[in-house]
Amino acid sequence: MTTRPRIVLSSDHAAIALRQTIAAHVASLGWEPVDIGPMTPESTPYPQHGEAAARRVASGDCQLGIILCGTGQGIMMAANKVKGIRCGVCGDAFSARMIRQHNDANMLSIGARVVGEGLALDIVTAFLTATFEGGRHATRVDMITALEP
Ligand SMILES: O=C[C@H](O)[C@H](O)[C@H](O)COP(=O)(O)O
Repeated sequence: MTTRPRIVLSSDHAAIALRQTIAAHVASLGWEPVDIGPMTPESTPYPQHGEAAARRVASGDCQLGIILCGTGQGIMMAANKVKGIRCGVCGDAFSARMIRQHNDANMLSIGARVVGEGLALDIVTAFLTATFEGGRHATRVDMITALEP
């Protein structure tokens, strides 16, 4: 039996439906989605969900993470406060590929009020099929890590 790599998903209330669609998409790409909610539509603050997802990645429980809020911005800011997290907001597939190839991003953030479903799935595919190139980019990523308190 092969073990699929695990990817955590979370969002605030603005992105529940898109998050669930993305969870099914990542499964179709061979990943095990770990959807930590929320599952109900009540208003809920994005920082707690960004932090919860980021801790799953930082601990090694999940290899990567995808988080969403209305713009993708607030939940990204929260996730990036967790040591070891490199999360970028992406509204296009090129950026999603590049944050893996050049920045070794371990989390992707998407704005559910910014991009439609088709583009969001393209962004996710680009993120999950790219790999870190290392080399000169590793030196720069190490410099990011050195900034952590
Ligand atoms: O960066 C923050 C996100 O876009 C939130 O999803 C947004 O601020 C939530 O707004 P509201 O409470 O009006 O749904």
